[in-house]
Amino acid sequence: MSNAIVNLRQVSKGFNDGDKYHQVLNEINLCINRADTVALTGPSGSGKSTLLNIIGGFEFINQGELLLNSSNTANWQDTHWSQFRRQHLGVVFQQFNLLTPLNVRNNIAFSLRLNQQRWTPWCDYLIEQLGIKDVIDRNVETLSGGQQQRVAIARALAHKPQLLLADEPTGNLDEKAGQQVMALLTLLALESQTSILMVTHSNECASFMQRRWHLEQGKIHE
Ligand SMILES: Nc1ncnc2c1ncn2[C@@H]1O[C@H](COP(=O)(O)OP(=O)(O)OP(=O)(O)O)[C@@H](O)[C@H]1O
Repeated sequence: MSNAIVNLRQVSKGFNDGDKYHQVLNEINLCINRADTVALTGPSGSGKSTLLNIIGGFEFINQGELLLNSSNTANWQDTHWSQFRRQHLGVVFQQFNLLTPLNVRNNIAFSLRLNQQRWTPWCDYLIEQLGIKDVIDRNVETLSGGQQQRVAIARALAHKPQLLLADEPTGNLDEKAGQQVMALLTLLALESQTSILMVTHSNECASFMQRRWHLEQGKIHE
């Protein structure tokens, strides 16, 4: 059986821009295996977020095949996508999308409950490692940007997903804090054998990943 979690075969994607069609991804082939960590770089507008959105099922491809855990997603209904996201996917996007009326613990617990999972010692370990234990009972709205980012990472990894999609996960942190969070993120992902696909503009952040893909003019170069 294939070890691939994500497999794109000849995938193309574009958008209608007025009366013109704007091709963003052009017959892309790629594969992410278990515990692979990949930095995705490329100029602004090259399609990095679009690629993440496709893999998370937030955007659909125009052409080609997207396989997740060797299953072709072409015929997946919404429920199948929701199930995949809840069980196997963690996301950290630039906007943390935390639930603002809730405290740190409940943000993580709510996300676990969606997947019928409970709080485990792994969650306590994440909180401890990410340095947010002292703020666990505070409303996330009252936290700094850096603390909120750490909560978003804890929430994304709490159910030990197969795959973490991260879009500039340290974009709101200064360089030192960003590197510290990257070191933690990669360590925690390794411990849970989670694969990472991370969009970044920073060479320092990219250097934490095992592989680097550069997206430009619709094509990926490794
Ligand atoms: N829903 C959409 N409708 C129309 N055009 C879109 C849509 N989403 C993305 N695009 C276009 O597709 C192109 C790629 O956008 P995308 O956000 O994926 O780039 P990016 O590489 O992530 O950029 P950045 O580094 O600036 O975040 C851009 O030209 C963008 O305007």
